[in-house]
Amino acid sequence: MATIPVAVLGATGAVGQRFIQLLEGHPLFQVVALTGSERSAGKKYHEVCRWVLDTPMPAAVANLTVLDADADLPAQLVFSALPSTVAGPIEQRLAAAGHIVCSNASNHRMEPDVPLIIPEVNPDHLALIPVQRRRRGWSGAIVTNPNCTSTPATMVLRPLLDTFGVRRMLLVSMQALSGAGYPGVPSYDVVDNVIPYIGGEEPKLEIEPQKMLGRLEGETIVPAGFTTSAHCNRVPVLEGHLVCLSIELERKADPAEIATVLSNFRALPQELRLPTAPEQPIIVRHEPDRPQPRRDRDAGRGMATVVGRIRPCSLFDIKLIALSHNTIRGAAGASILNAELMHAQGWLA
Ligand SMILES: NC(=O)C1=CN([C@@H]2O[C@H](COP(=O)(O)OP(=O)(O)OC[C@H]3O[C@@H](n4cnc5c(N)ncnc54)[C@H](OP(=O)(O)O)[C@@H]3O)[C@@H](O)[C@H]2O)C=CC1
Ligand SMILES: N[C@@H](CC(=O)OP(=O)(O)O)C(=O)O
Repeated sequence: MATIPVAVLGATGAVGQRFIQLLEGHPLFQVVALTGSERSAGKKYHEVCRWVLDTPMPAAVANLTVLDADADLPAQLVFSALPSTVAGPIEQRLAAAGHIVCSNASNHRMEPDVPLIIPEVNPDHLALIPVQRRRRGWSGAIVTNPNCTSTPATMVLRPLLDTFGVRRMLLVSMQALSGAGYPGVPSYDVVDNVIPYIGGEEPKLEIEPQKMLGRLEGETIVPAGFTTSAHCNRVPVLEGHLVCLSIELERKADPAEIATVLSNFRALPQELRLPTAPEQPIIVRHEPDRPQPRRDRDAGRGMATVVGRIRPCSLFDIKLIALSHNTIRGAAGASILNAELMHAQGWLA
């Protein structure tokens, strides 16, 4: 099968590099264009990219010339890893010009006509695409994936909400350094330390899951009705965001029942066998000290959510730990899986 040409915006950054890595040898998509800031535009990718991943920079992209953010792109499908300071108007311009923009940036996530998608959670919300096109007069579209910390919480909540109902949740995160991009948090601030603040993060965790877990009624998403309180912390780990969740359920359940429901969870990406989908979206570990970022973040090629320490909670009903790879399932892998779903459902035609 011929591959579909794609462009990566913000290709030199932490998430951009993950896109390049995950798209190497991809069965559907082939990288043909890259963009960067003024710093990089006009230069070869290998000259301007400080490659921080453990696999070599793919030869096929090393000699591509980095384009500037305003360039015409030779690909309908565009993956955006742009900073939110600049992503808004660039992504809108591309969607108006007919591109399908699968974006990591937070700018458009909460707009009512923009799908905010985890394919295992709310694939039906792609039905907002024609609504978006009609309202904005666009021939392309913007489809977003969530914040990298919303991701593990929302994955776990999908089967819990469907099986038991959810009333309230307390979330405490321990977020990896790569979440702050490259070069990110100065080593002088974070080595031997925990930083109990990530700008703008807590409100996102309190609203994004409600949108994804909400019901699409006509042209509107009715948010899921539970409430969340979030605390976010930056910890000296390279990759892998850990969240401690305390959850109040509508119907009581014991830890063994919760573990079974989470382990048995399967969804459309598994049914469709999408190339980037993990076979098992939620893996439950039973050891007392798992999941751990270093040991568990690569489960399911970085696309699985690893859950452990499921136990009773004296404030709410249950508590557990969930881990997700922030630059794979929380960013580049998430966008690619969204694009695979859109391809399978005919949106990229
Ligand atoms: N890191 C993570 O875990 C996650 C990140 N995200 C989101 O993904 C996006 C990318 O994040 P991340 O990779 O961490 O960021 P980085 O800071 O590591 O990379 C930013 C990229 O954008 C380019 N860029 C910077 N300024 C401009 C500009 N003015 N015009 C055009 N391009 C520009 C940079 O190019 P150059 O190198 O040429 O300057 C670089 O390629 C952000 O919106 C972030 O919030 C989402 C989920 C998780
Ligand atoms: N803020 C997240 C990463 C991120 O970029 O989030 P968002 O895509 O919501 O801006 C972190 O630091 O780990």
